[in-house]
Amino acid sequence: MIEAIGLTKKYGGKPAVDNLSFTVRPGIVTGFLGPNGSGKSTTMRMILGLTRPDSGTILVNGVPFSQHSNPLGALGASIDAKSGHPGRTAFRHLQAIATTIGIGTARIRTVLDMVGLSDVADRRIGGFSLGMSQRLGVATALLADPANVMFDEPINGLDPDGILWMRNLVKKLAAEGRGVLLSSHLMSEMAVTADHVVVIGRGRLIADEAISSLIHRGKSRGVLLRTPRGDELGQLVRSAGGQMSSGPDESLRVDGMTAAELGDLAAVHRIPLHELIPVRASLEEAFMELTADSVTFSGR
Ligand SMILES: Nc1ncnc2c1ncn2[C@@H]1O[C@H](COP(=O)(O)OP(=O)(O)OP(=O)(O)O)[C@@H](O)[C@H]1O
Repeated sequence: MIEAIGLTKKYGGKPAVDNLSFTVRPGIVTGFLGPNGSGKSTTMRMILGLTRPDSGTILVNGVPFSQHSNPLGALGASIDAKSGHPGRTAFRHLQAIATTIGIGTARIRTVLDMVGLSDVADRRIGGFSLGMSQRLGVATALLADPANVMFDEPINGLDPDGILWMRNLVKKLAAEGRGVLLSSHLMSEMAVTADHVVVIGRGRLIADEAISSLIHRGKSRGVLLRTPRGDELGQLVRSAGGQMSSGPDESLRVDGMTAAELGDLAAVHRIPLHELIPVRASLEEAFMELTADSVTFSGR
């Protein structure tokens, strides 16, 4: 479990992270979403103790990260895919970290295998693609078999196979009971990977909820229907306070009434309905609506 409580960090007087609180629970994948520059990396760096918050607290399994006797066993993170000495091989890179925490060669081989880098273990990491570097970052994070993991934009640079692999890996890590925090600026990716999302904009919390409930925040796009008696139903809809217009593909669209109200209205007047579909904004649209006020193109 990772708990961020009232985190604030200012740069040049401007808040990059502003009184932010959220919890990463064990056993589920938590997506950390926000437009570019919303404060995700700063928050992750504060969780790891790399950036000092101006105020607020971070607890990893109930204890500040720096106070863990085995910090890498409490939280494994990959927040900068291209870190590491370029002249070192993947194996030596992992070994340099492993020896400082008393981890042996067998575990290095295991994590290389988990991320699909066994065949390139003896190559220098300076020549790695971004996708290979992402995999190495994940291997590094998993070295000490941590209770929690945190990855910053882990699918950046991955090809479609790599994206699928990463998705399955993080779900497996959560299913094993770990807390998993993944940052992304793509709601579409989180929709298929995360169980829960924390959405921030301009450093502030905008939403902290299950993916399934976020979809219901999307604005209604009306109800689409098909009926052979459209004119008659249109009049009834208008008398009931709704509006009917043409929908896509020769369907009819009704706004101002729910699908249930429409179905009941049609039933009372014995008007057959061949289709009745409530349409909501997609998750991507819900995210855009949520963060619309937080997107800046010219800095703050
Ligand atoms: N070291 C720093 N010095 C000054 N300003 C900084 C520093 N680090 C971050 N910022 C500013 O803080 C804000 C949040 O940046 P941050 O990198 O945390 O956002 P982000 O959500 O991770 O964005 P991205 O998705 O683009 O990486 C931005 O306005 C950024 O310019």
